[in-house]
Order: sequence, then structure tokens, then C-alpha cells
Amino acid sequence: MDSTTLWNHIESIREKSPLVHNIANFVVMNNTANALLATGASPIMAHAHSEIPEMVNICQASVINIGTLDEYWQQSMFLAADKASSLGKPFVVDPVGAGATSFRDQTLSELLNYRPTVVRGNASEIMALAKLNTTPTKGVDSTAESNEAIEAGLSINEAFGSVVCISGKTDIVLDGKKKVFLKNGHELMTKVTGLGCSATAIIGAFIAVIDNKLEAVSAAMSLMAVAGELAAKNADGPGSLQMHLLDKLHNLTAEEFSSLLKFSVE
Ligand SMILES: Nc1ncnc2c1ncn2[C@@H]1O[C@H](COP(=O)(O)OP(=O)(O)OP(=O)(O)O)[C@@H](O)[C@H]1O
Ligand SMILES: Cc1ncsc1CCO
Ligand SMILES: [Mg+2]
Repeated sequence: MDSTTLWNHIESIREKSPLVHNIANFVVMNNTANALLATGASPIMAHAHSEIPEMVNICQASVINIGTLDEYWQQSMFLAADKASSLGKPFVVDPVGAGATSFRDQTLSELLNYRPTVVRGNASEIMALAKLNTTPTKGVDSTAESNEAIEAGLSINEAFGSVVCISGKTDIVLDGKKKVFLKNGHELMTKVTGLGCSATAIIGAFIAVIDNKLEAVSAAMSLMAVAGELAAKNADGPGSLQMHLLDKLHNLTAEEFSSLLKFSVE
């Protein structure tokens, strides 16, 4: 895996424009749809029980985000995960606020049993998910560093086969064989809600078209972090960061990407 491979994957999303089904959350629904469009994908947000199986069937991947979970949406998520796994379609789970309440944890443990293609969360969420958490989750924000969650990520990969992404200052993407470390991004990204949710939605687009899932998730996270880093340079604060980020997801060039990307594989 090298910088050119990751860039080629970013271009393939722009060319193929996959249709991505999202069960998002009330906070980020608009932002994540816009992030997918800016990346070159085609988003559709849908959670009605009556249409989930058909929707999953026509889309190339699904994104399941538990951010504003309720009893109705919980069933939407199970329907989507069930249909995706029976059709062999890729899906990604964002365990927003894992460990905060037993309702979230029960929902997540059921979702994991459908063997998500990818799980992407911050360090606190990944540790809560692996039931190894010794640090209480502070709502939806992480209280831990991503490298503290590597063991937790590996245990999720071993139990459920998922590629695991732990986001933070360093984004870590792992499967049972390799670990990818991405050191781009900007601290200001933690001051805009739902950039992790946007990262997860973008992962949905990449797993829709790229067969190698470790590469797909690494390409998605490198796009998000490099675009965020460039956007932060032009931003006066969180409001303009969100605006510049959408622009950069859309118009990032090969030169910008290769000159900024900081990644390593172990
Ligand atoms: N301290 C940091 N420095 C640089 N980049 C960061 C930092 N923290 C997060 N990021 C970047 O922000 C993006 C979102 O990751 P983050 O870990 O904040 O997600 P999250 O906690 O799930 O966010 P949310 O729940 O608000 O969606 C990633 O692309 C990541 O690289
Ligand atoms: C703030 C917040 N609350 C539920 S979902 C969400 C968006 C970040 O995950
Ligand atoms: Mg999150």
C-alpha cells in the first residue's frame, strides 16, 4: 500500500460515484450527505422499516450510525445489517457513544453479530465496544488516544472479522494482519460535530467500490484527514472549517495529497 494506491482509490470514487445508503443521525444527517457528495459518491438517507431491504438491495454499501438511537431506528439498523449481510454487501457501523448507556451497548453487540465489514469509532468507543474500556466514555467525544485502543480494535477484528478504524490525532486502521497509521488532520476538527460521522459515511463510499477493505478504509481516512488539514489552514474557526472541508473533499488534487500524506504500515 502506497500513496499512489490510496490516491487512485480516491479518484475511483469520483469516477464510479457509488450509491451509499445511510442510517445517519439527526445531528449530522445533512453534513454526512454533503460529505459524500463532495467526495463524489451519491448518498441516500433512509430508515423506514418498509423500505430498508429494497434500499440496501439497490445501494452498493450501507452506513449504520447509532448517534441518535431510538427504538424505531434500532430496528431499522438490524433490518439493514441483516439484509446487507444476507446479500454480501459491505456495511460500516459507527458506534457513536458506545459505553455511555446500556441501550447503545445492547444495540451495538447485536449489530456486531452481523459481522460489519468495518467499524469506525474514536478510541473510547472502540474500547467500550471491545468491553476493555477502563476510561469512561465522555458522551460522544473520546477521552483516550487512538493507540490505547489498538488491543481493543484487534479483539473486535478477531471476533467479528471487521476492519477496525480508530480515529483521533492519529487514525489507525487495522485488520488481523496489518496496521495503518495516518498522521494527518487538525485539532480544530474536534470542534465541529460529526466529522467522525462524515469519515464513517465516506468509508461507506470506499468499501462500496474497493475490494481490499483495509486499503478502502485507509484511503477514506487519508482523504478526510488531508482535506481537514488543508481546510483548517484556511479556516478562522469551526464554522469555516466545515465549509472549507466540503470544498477540499471535492477539489483535493493529487499533488496536495501526495505532498501532505503522512502514513506508515506495520
Ligand atoms: N487531535 C486531532 N488532531 C488531528 N486530527 C484529528 C484530531 N482528532 C480528530 N481528528 C480527525 O478528525 C476526524 C474525526 O475523528 P474523531 O476521532 O474526532 O471522530 P469522532 O470522535 O467520532 O467525532 P464525532 O463523534 O463528532 O463524529 C478524523 O479524520 C481524524 O483524523
Ligand atoms: C453530538 C451528537 N449527539 C448524538 S450524535 C452526535 C454527533 C456526533 O457523533
Ligand atoms: Mg463519533
